[in-house]
Amino acid sequence: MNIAKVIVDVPASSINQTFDYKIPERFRAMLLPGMRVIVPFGPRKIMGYVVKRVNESSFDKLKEIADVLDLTPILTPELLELGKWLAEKTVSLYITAFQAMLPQVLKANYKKELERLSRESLSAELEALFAGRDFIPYGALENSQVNFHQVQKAIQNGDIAVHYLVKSRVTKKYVTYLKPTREVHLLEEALQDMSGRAKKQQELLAFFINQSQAIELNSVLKQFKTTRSTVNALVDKGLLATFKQEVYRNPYDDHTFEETEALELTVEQREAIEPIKQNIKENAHDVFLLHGVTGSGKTEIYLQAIQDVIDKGEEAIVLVPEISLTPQMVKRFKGRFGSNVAVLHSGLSNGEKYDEWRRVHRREVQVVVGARSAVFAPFENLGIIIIDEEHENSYKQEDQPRYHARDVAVHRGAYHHCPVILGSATPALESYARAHKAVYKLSSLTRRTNDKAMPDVNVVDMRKELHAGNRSMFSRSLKENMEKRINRGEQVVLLLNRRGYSTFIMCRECGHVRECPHCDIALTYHKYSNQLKCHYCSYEEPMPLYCPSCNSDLIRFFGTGTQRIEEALTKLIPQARVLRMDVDTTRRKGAHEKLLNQFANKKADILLGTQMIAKGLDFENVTLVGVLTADSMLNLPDFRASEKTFQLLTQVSGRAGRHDLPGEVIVQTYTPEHYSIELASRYDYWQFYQQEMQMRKKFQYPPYVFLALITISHENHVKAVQSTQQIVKSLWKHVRKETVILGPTPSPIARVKDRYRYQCMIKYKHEPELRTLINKINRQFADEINKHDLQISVDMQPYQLM
Ligand SMILES: Nc1ncnc2c1ncn2[C@@H]1O[C@H](COP(=O)(O)OP(=O)(O)OP(=O)(O)O)[C@@H](O)[C@H]1O
Ligand SMILES: [Zn+2]
Ligand SMILES: [Zn+2]
Repeated sequence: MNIAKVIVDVPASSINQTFDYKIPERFRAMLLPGMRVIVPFGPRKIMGYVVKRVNESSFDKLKEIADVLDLTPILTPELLELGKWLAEKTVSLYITAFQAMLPQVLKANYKKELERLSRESLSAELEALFAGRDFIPYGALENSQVNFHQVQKAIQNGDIAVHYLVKSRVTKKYVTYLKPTREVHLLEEALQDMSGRAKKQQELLAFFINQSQAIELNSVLKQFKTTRSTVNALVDKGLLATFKQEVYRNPYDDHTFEETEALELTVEQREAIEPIKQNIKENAHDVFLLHGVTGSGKTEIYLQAIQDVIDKGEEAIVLVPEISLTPQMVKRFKGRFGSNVAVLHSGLSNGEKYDEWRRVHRREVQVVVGARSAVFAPFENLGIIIIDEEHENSYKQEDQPRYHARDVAVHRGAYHHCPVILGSATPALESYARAHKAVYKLSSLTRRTNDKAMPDVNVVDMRKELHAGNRSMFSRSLKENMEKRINRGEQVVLLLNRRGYSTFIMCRECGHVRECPHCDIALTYHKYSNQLKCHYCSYEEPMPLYCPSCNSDLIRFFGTGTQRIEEALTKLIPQARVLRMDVDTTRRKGAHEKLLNQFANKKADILLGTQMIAKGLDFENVTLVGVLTADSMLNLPDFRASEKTFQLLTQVSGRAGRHDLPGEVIVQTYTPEHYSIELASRYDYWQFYQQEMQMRKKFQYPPYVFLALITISHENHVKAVQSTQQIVKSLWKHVRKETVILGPTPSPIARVKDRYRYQCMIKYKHEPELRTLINKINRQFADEINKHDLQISVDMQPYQLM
């Protein structure tokens, strides 16, 4: 077994296979599948993952593994299999699938450098570049005046060489400790011998005479108000020693979590949890859809099911949407399970994420709570996987590998013979349809645990407001209601239902809209910097004073961003204290939490925000929720627009009146008759489900069919169209009669970063060979992709259609 099969870190479809390497003597005893290695590949060295050890290879001259980066495998045998499955299922590369399962810092870091080999003098430019050094970073060359031809020649002559270095980015955090190194009587002797002037040294030494344990250096320095030089003096005398010890970065260090205990379950909760407990007891795998209205106690069910799993000595994964990974949410799990919980989400630094991941890897915790990628937590005895708010789009990764966490969870649940729970007040249509067909087991929670009624929803027709002469974005009833609540000392949540958070610029004279020069999308206006920005490529320009098209000075911003609403709001109700929460105000680490704390401490009357305020918040003083434009999502070119609107309205309504004070919801819309608005206002999920299913059937969308979206992009417009046409043609040749292929059509955003984008959509019921076919097409275009920068991206079961 002295040959390793390795998946190498080269993201190209022509290299999407294992390569054989000889295992040198020194690694033979320790090398296991799932470890990272460094291997020679062409002229350089790169990282790779060992997936298997074998005896024989069909190639003779094998190269040797150069180094091994891990002492224990970082991918378990299950995850190695899962990665393979994931890559095939999503039509991605094996290497990208593996990397998606691991924390960022375990990916390799590549560096290029130049080495001077010859002692003889080089050209003047090269001498200046090396400036007496033997090694210089490659970047120095790129930033210099030296031309590459000269460098090439020097390389050919053997005067200099280029090296490719692989570095593991892993950074462990170490803390320095201080401890005595002599027996007490020797320390005492030394103390007596010390000169009277070394006051601080004496104090320190006296301290360690009384206590022989190691102490963190920083705390010693603080306690004795002294500096490192005092310590060094004692270290030099051989009395004390310093040493380093690895510590975990704990992002929740400064939080204390109040301990909670299991609550007595309501009748509904008991009925819902029973079959789950049964599953856990019997090591059985079912997928449960827990459909419960907001505030019905789904989380308590998760907690009690997890307790069973812990008692059995097994492990639990809980996925929550990134946005609701608030301290409020973390508290519920840490409160119940204490330090037995690791938390993984994108708000952590890379180092923190790595440390939390290692606590899982080393089995130091049994529970992980995290966003999408936590579904890959390297547990080996999984007892349950829970996905809260399972309808959330953020569970779909919009990047290679384009996987849905729900699919991964179900796959892992089957492997581990354990239950998977999907919880939501508004399940995804796909999930509910599966429950309806008894593929999933349905449990319903129809009432809030405190039996509080769901808040009344009043739909306001904004067209009537306009007719009555009210041109503002606040209806009269919303304004009056806000004032009433604020005067009573209650709080208001205002939702701006919009994807973008800023505004676009339009000339009132000629209608010119300022667009990004590299993308077919309007630039958005950022007030604080007075800049126009592109959300797709980060292009930026200053806000023009005159219209670039007609020179008029009537160029203004349009649309209703949160910033503008905030301004209008402060004019409308001057006494109101407004907190704005959007991408802009929450960018900085911890900002999200700070804003929520301010609101919880009643430092503001109104919390105004985008989608991110709709989820999971629970403030007892909130009695009014206002939705400014309920229909703004309905016009997007997305077959899920109605579903998303229904989900959002239901979620945000659930924020009001969760405690003693009764709540109310005001929904402003221009299309009050739309079924998703009307049915959300009555909390009628079942009606909505039926009606929406009819639409999906009529227009042939999921869950009636599967979708695959292929997007082709190139800098040359004609090339993009032609390639798409070719792809569509070869697809037609091989798919079944019932399968539909739409396209080529320009993507809804037809140009991004100067690349033209075309797409085709495949709608199919049964196409077992589709993935193979797409892979074949990919290979046919390999040359165009490698040499002519054609990009083909495949999204199986897309959620983002733009
Ligand atoms: N059996 C119970 N007895 C008393 N209180 C309960 C019980 N179960 C849950 N609760 C409380 O009811 C409130 C709502 O429960 P929880 O947050 O779990 O609901 P949820 O369905 O997860 O809500 P949402 O979907 O809005 O997040 C919480 O304050 C919780 O502590
Ligand atoms: Zn752009
Ligand atoms: Zn103009």
